[in-house]
Amino acid sequence: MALAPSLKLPTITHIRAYSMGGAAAKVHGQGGGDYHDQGKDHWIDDHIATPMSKYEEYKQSRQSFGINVLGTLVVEVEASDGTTGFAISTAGNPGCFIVEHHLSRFVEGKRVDQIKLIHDQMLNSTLFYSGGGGVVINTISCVDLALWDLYGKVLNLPVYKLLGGAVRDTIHFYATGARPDLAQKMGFIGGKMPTHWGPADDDEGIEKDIAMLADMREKVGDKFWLMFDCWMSQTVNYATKLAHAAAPYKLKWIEECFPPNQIESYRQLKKNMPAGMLMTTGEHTGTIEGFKELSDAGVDILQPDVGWCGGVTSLCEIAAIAKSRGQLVVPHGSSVYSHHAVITFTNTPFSEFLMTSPHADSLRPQFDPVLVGEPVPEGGIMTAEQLDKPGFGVELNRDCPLERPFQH
Ligand SMILES: C[C@H](O)[C@H](O)[C@@H](O)[C@@H](O)C(=O)O
Ligand SMILES: [Mg+2]
Repeated sequence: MALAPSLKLPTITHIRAYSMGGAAAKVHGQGGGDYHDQGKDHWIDDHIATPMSKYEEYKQSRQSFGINVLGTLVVEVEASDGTTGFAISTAGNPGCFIVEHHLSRFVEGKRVDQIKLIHDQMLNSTLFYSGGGGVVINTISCVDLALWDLYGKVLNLPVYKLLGGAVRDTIHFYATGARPDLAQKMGFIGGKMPTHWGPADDDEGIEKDIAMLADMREKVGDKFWLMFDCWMSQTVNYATKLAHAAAPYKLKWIEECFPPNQIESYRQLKKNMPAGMLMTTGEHTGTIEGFKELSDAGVDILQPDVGWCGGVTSLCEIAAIAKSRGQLVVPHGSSVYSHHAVITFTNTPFSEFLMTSPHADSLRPQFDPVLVGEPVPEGGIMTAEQLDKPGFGVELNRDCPLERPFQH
């Protein structure tokens, strides 16, 4: 049966890629999709433990080794009826090149509903240089998110309704930042702190991060969740000792102790760590195969970033992997792009809000200033109603210093 004329969907006529910030920009500290690109004296760049911490010169600041080198990628797609959709991620100029000179051929000319076909063609056509992760998958994710935004705007529906609708009326959030005590006052259910020391600091490093945990536990009382985020900085032995030292302070979970492909390290830590403490990771894993391996290793909470794992299309597949094993999927903080997905997942009982205010003391939208209308949790909660706008419910702030470095 042919589609009713009113249901004849438009085709995609144009895809355009813009960048903001990153090493190619003249101005830094732009924030936006590359939310590590912040100004001076920001908690997110204050002596946080990383795999580079073994080098004294790179210990104080992640920007010193280039955490903000990529910058923000903005992908905009335009349909034959004039509707536009867009999304952002962390890929900057390299992402612009990939969109304009490679991925555009799979997008232009397709109907706005052919999202999964485009997704499969983007993944398979870049395999020879993506390695299944990193900036290429970030770029594919951004195109996928822009396509879902366009589809919602053409149908005048929020993305969460395209995905099958909400399974709950609200999303409850924990906050990531330097001040769990302030997050508690704002109504969040927990606070995740970055660790500041690692194996190069040996037991003294463990003592210092445990002192930070003990101080916070004293401030927030017994019930409020406290978590460590270790940003790939540890060894199995160090993580084991840290987890056991943290148990008396009721650490709820220990996050991303190792690089994404060290599956055996996760498997071993799961065996070594205190019973009842959760092991989580995933924000730097870029394929569903990678998430299956982490799930096999016993990761309790998979934490894909929807802008870095293949977009909404992949995030839904990752949620199913977790669900098949009774595991949770709690995406890495990615604002509206994960809110619309998680409110449709039965194995996502809470989500992450990443504090991008410099002292983690106020509710700044995560991707500020690049999204107009980006919602923040009120009292640690977001309602489905706050998401009830077409697409992802946000618009691009065209006052931002966006560049279009390549054109196909
Ligand atoms: C706070 C962490 O070091 C990262 O900056 C953060 O982006 C990520 O790991 C997270 O889980 O929010
Ligand atoms: Mg993390």
